[in-house]
Amino acid sequence: MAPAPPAASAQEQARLVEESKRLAAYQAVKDHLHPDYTRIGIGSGSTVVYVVEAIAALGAAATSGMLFYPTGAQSEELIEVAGLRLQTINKLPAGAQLDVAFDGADEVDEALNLIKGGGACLWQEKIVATSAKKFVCVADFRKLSKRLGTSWTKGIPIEVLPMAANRVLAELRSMGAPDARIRPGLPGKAGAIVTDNGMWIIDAPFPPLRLPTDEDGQAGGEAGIWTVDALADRLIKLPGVAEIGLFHGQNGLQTQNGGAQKPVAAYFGMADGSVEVKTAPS
Ligand SMILES: O=C(CO)[C@H](O)[C@H](O)COP(=O)(O)O
Repeated sequence: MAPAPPAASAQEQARLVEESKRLAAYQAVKDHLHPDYTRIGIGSGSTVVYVVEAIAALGAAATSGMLFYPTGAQSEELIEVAGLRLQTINKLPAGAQLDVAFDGADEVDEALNLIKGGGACLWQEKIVATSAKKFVCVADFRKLSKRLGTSWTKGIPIEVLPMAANRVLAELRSMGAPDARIRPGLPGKAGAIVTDNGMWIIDAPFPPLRLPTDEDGQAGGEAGIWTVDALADRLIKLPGVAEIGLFHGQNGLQTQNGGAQKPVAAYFGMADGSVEVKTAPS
């Protein structure tokens, strides 16, 4: 039997991850940024940096007619530094939609449900994603899982009103997330992390979430095994919860605004230099 290849060094692994993010972002922009588009949503995180880089690389002639809508302070700065035209989502005319929104994810399941909020920007991210005609996710190979909560074990990020944080924590613990905790701000800030919206984040680790198509899929219960949709529906109704980091919904389920929480496509940069594209099952 041939000896197993040596494991990649930590440095090589980090390089592979960075390169895979870049590949996914450039491919997603190539496939989904039509030259006629005028309103583009820009998400948060380290993968989106490459989305902005890919857009800026098209040149001012291609992008000068486009307005870019951020999902928080980080993405606002990215847009400005790249020399792109910044606009706030609150200025979107009534009834209008973004042409496309690009954003990263912490984990993506096979039905394209997402965990987001690792960077604490989930609330504005959900507003921008659901304001778009199409939402496109960009990620590296580590993010693809059969079930949410498999590789992203830090928990589902939940944005909460600070004065209700302990009450929400108690609810989460009784729902099957005994290790739910308020995200600390350290090393940058003592105490809780504070979001762009003045809220706190609770990270709630639940056992891996099921899909309705699972044979043993069940909507919660004593074992604490939730389907994505059942858990999301319950979490968003807890008093004190502003928004949750589950981007979910039945395929094609639209908000009143016309947009969906789930992406139309997720681009994964792979370790071998390819890009795997997953589209929402119809
Ligand atoms: O949801 C997010 C921030 O709130 C990010 O999109 C998510 O954390 C992925 O980030 P990265 O591209 O750095 O892995």
